[in-house]
Amino acid sequence: MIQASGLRKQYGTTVALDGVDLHVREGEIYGVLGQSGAGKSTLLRCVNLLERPTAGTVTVAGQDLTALGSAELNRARQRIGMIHQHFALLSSRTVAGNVAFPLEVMGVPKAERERRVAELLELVGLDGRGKDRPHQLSGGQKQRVGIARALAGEPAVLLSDEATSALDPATTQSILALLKRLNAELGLTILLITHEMNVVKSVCDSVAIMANGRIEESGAIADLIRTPGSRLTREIFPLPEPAPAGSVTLTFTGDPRQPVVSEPVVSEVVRKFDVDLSILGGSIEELPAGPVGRLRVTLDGADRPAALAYLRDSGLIVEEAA
Ligand SMILES: Nc1ncnc2c1ncn2[C@@H]1O[C@H](COP(=O)(O)OP(=O)(O)OP(=O)(O)O)[C@@H](O)[C@H]1O
Repeated sequence: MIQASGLRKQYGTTVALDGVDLHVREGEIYGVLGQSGAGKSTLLRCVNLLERPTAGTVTVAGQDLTALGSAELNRARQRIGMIHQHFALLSSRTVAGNVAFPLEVMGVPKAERERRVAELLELVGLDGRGKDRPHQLSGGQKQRVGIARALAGEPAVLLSDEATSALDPATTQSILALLKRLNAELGLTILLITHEMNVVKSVCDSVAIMANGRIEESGAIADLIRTPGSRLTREIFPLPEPAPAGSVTLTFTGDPRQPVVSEPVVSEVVRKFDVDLSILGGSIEELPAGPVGRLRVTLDGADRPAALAYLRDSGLIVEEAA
């Protein structure tokens, strides 16, 4: 649905994007995670061509945006919704007036506009709040207005620029739940940028980790978790690095061959083999892909090689520290 190839953006001598390739599939929620200055906002602004990349191409819904003239680009942008960290609402307009704004720009007749606005407000849980002014709303409600406005043009794609960064944790979760519902019910493809791993863990199907204008790692979260040594796994399950010599780090992947994290594979290995097992640390997370866990242990005894082979055969990722 979104394909960016070889994106480069330079501001004077600052290279904000240094050869970025991004592939967002239709119907997925894709997170771009990175610290301040990594280039996330620049990437998002290049995807809808609010910024023109210095080099590279951007295709959205099969249309090469980098090849379009300004009138065609404006039309194409109507199919790309965007929500912002600080909501970007017009304080002089009511809630309904904010949501109606893009419809007015598109020339939608008044009666049709009013019907659409009512539908959109209901969709985001703001039924009956149309006459309020933005200052009468909480941060979460303001973001709901932002989402309703972004959906007015029936976009194929929603871009989210740190949409939950200004919200408290409970409100963040309610907005993320709304985005997840819109993704499921409308088949909306969502590209979101964030500096919060929590956002990625809660809603994303795929992720790109960005640093210094480059993507360091990207892919479906379920696949990255199954990739030994992946940065995502290390960041979701922080354990002291480097791992102590002789220790073993086990990743429970949520693989269908190894259906639940709580399978008694660890107690089995102690029962079946002549080994002593001590737990050094670990945690379990409930991700959209299923429950995933990481456990660091020491495993000593005559049957250690056989026990490690058994754990591998059980579908766990087994990493031995030298
Ligand atoms: N309009 C601009 N003019 C000059 N430099 C810019 C401009 N926009 C971004 N940059 C620079 O490009 C780099 C990437 O910035 P960008 O805002 O994309 O990062 P970010 O990951 O979104 O960070 P943040 O979360 O703090 O916004 C930074 O070094 C920044 O100073």
